[in-house]
Amino acid sequence: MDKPVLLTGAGGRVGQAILGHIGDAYDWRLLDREPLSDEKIPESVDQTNVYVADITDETAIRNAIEGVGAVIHLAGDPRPEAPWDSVLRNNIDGTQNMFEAAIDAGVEKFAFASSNHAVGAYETDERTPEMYRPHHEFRLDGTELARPSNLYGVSKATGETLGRYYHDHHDISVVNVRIGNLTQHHPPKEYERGQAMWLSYRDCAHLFACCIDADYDFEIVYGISDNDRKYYSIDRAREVLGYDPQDNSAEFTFEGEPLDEA
Ligand SMILES: NC(=O)C1=CN([C@@H]2O[C@H](COP(=O)(O)OP(=O)(O)OC[C@H]3O[C@@H](n4cnc5c(N)ncnc54)[C@H](O)[C@@H]3O)[C@@H](O)[C@H]2O)C=CC1
Ligand SMILES: O=C1O[C@H](COP(=O)(O)O)[C@@H](O)[C@H](O)[C@H]1O
Repeated sequence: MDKPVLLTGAGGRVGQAILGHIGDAYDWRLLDREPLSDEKIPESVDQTNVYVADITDETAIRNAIEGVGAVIHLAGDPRPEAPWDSVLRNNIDGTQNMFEAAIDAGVEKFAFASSNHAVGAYETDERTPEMYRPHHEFRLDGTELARPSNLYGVSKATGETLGRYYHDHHDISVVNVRIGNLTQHHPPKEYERGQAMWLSYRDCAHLFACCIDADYDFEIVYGISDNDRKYYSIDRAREVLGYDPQDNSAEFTFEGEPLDEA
């Protein structure tokens, strides 16, 4: 990608995981509604490329997105328990605003931070907890219909559908990344579900780099590390994006200690 890449929600956990690993690899524009402290901004990024703006502010977004080749859209309310008024504003209206601005600016690729909670209701009482365990064969692969866990999941499924709409009608490349559970240094502790959908920081950064660099039309992929426990397939991410994850929650004890040090 020889044009700038706009990263929304740059100051949050996912944004910092990305910048911590590939902060020097692209010509970034960073956007967040909260000011970014110096330690959150890679040295290679000039202050003129940092935008403190809300994604529902059309004018501010249009300034930030002008001349951009790709968008990684993370900004939003990430809480599974978030109330409707917040996900409606931040996750649905905000995402639609980002797509409109992206189309007008001629953006080529748009990666949307979707969530495991868009499909959480597949985790039925009959399937759990067995589906969280190694060697269990149940897999979601991105071709299934959304079955949200909560209203936050509804907002993520809606964001995915907005991507489908803007791809079909405006020819922008869109990838919806259903992110699992991002934690730094070790998988979620003593949490089978979280260990099955663990996404390490370096795999997260690599996956979003693939979203910037690969050629695709419209995709839904799962964003997890190569965990032994898994009920999300990462085959599509490997095939289409070239995703090659390095981490696996099985390399840690259930309590989160690295096995080679346990
Ligand atoms: N952390 C995780 O494990 C997962 C995260 N996701 C998604 O990834 C995205 C990022 O999540 P996190 O980094 O964990 O959240 P976070 O809360 O750490 O970061 C979100 C960032 O977006 C900014 N933001 C929120 N609303 C905004 C708005 N209206 N305008 C501009 N900026 C706004 C916040 O200031 C914050 O810096 C979210 O969309 C979330 O739903 C999805 C699945 C799992
Ligand atoms: O979408 C998200 O999912 C992760 C994992 O969900 P959890 O219910 O197992 O915690 C969550 O931690 C994150 O905040 C959220 O944005």
